[in-house]
Amino acid sequence: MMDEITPIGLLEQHKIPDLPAAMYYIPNFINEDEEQRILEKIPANRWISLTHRRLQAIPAQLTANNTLVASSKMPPWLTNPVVDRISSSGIYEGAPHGINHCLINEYLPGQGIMPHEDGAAYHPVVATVSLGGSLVLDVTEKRKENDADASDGASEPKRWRILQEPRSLLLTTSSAYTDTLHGIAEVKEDSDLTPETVANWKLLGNAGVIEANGGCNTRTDRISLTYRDVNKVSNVASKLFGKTR
Ligand SMILES: O=C(O)CCC(=O)C(=O)O
Ligand SMILES: [Fe+2]
Repeated sequence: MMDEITPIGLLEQHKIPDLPAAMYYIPNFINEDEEQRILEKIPANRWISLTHRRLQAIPAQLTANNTLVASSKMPPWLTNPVVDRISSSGIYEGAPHGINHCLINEYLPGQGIMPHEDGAAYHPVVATVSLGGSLVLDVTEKRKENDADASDGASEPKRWRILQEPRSLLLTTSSAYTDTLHGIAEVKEDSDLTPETVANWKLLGNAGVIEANGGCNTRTDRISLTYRDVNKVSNVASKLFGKTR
């Protein structure tokens, strides 16, 4: 099992170079037994099917005005060991509640997610744990308002590719959260993966497997857990159910 990533100093060793501040990549954040245990616990009957992937929100989906009204807390299989380990990094210090929400997304080969930002509903720190297969997350600099229809040859937005390996943790914070979009291409294979094209190449747990496959990653079923702190929490439920937060 990996060492605790307690002091932020250690986290600095995992900072992905050349990105807006700041994204961190930690390979083998959980071990294979822990990965398997989480996969087995994901409820089979709570999936919401979308056209290009399926997802579930735990403990609940946000309301239309981005409020978390939850009658229950996050279940232990989602918090132990993941949330405990993330919290010990100090990355959620100063967050209003700490991690109180997890979105589970499943992508089959050829599935993905359109470029988007996670927005103001959440404290600007996302912690993504990957399970199953590897895939590339595309991160793009957001266009400034006056760039949008610039006819004076405004430069192309900057782009980065982040390879997310199974059992890894990706932390997205501050301007990487607010000033970029992220998405996953709907492909069956990520290609042209090299030290030059993959922003977190030096931080990968197993770059050798990509090299051995000629710079390609063949997609297999991948599940991501995206942990966040929802800013607005309704205390209606806490009053009803006698909870304190
Ligand atoms: O699966 C991922 O790595 C990204 C998921 C995502 O962007 C989201 O749930 O907002
Ligand atoms: Fe997202």
